Parts: sequence; structure tokens; C-alpha cells
Amino acid sequence: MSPRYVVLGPPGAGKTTVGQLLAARLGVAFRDTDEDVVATAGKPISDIFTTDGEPAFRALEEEAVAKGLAEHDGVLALGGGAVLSAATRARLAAHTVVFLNVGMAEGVRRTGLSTARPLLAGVNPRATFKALLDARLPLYREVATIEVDTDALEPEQVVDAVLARADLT
Ligand SMILES: Nc1ncnc2c1ncn2[C@@H]1O[C@H](COP(=O)(O)OP(=O)(O)O)[C@@H](O)[C@H]1O
Ligand SMILES: O=C(O)C1=C[C@@H](OP(=O)(O)O)[C@@H](O)[C@H](O)C1
Ligand SMILES: [Mg+2]
Repeated sequence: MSPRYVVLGPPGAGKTTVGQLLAARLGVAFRDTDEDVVATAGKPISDIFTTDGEPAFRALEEEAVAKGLAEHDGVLALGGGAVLSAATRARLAAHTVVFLNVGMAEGVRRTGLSTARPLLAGVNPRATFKALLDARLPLYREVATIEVDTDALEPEQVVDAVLARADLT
């Protein structure tokens, strides 16, 4: 069993939103590793970061991704930082991996009103987002089999683009 599509990319790229729409379009189940982590920890992501620290969150996330890849056959969305784990990147090698990209301005705009992402809750979200993109873009591209730039697309158009790209592979 293997997910039809694994969806990754920076916060605000639309992994959760587009992943759900893609799953609905295909008539398959949707799963999000962030939700699995919250269920396992029994508390919200912001609390895990505050109480237990980011390394504890990353360990839970690595486990949730491994389980999702092994158990789920629909669309699996990852958290934006899941690719920081070399073990996760190695596990993604055999999968159809969709990288949803978003630039700094649009990414900050989309995530700006939410307090749910502790990494972006600092004083300078633009600088934080830029540093995050610089560090992670090579990692997303290392594992991606399909890349879609979402900046100028509505979520349903992103689904169209993913499926059009998938037809070509
Ligand atoms: N293509 C898009 N165009 C406009 N807004 C979007 C798009 N994709 C997602 N959003 C919005 O951006 C916010 C973050 O989306 P989300 O799916 O949670 O991203 P991620 O899971 O990648 O962090 C949500 O408010 C969502 O409605
Ligand atoms: O980029 C990150 O490191 C994170 C992204 C979040 O998920 P989304 O990318 O779905 O917002 C969530 O996993 C956590 O707040 C850490
Ligand atoms: Mg998400």
C-alpha cells in the first residue's frame, strides 16, 4: 500500500487545502501528518513546540510520516518541515511526491492570520519565511516528482495542474 500522492512544500503552499481537494477529485481518502501528530501528542502543534520543543515535534512527525507512507493509499499531506529529516527524505524516494511551491510574499500572506504555526509566530515573519525557503527549497526538490508553483493559482487550479503534470509522468 502506498499513497497515490504525497504532498509537501512550505507553510501556506496549500498542502492541506489542495490535498483535500485532490483526494475528493480522485475519490480517495485524505490524511495529514500534522493531524496525526496532534492526535498522538494529545495537544496542538503550538503546545508541542512550547512544552516539548521542536526536536520532540520533529520526532513525532518523522514517525507520523513513516506510518502514513506505510498505511495510507490516498493523498497524504506532510507538514512543511517534514523534509528536514534525512530518514523521511529517504523514505519518500519510491513515492509520487508533489511539491507545492509558494513565494515569500504570498506564503506570508496566506499564513499571516494564523497563530497555529509556531515557527512563523516571531517578530519578522517575512525574514523567517525567507530563511525557511532558502534552507528547504533544495530538500523539497530533492524528493519531488511533480512541482507546481501555486502563487497565482486558486486551489482548484492547483489540483488541475497537479493532475495535468501527473499525466505526463
Ligand atoms: N492556491 C491558493 N490560493 C489562495 N489561498 C490559498 C491557496 N492554497 C491555500 N490557501 C489558503 O492559505 C492558507 C494556508 O493553506 P494550507 O492548506 O493550510 O497550507 P499548508 O498546509 O501548506 O500550510 C489557508 O487559509 C488556505 O485557504
Ligand atoms: O514548516 C514547518 O516547520 C511547520 C509547518 C506546519 O505545517 P504546514 O506546513 O501544514 O503549515 C507544522 O507542521 C508545524 O507548524 C511546523
Ligand atoms: Mg497543512
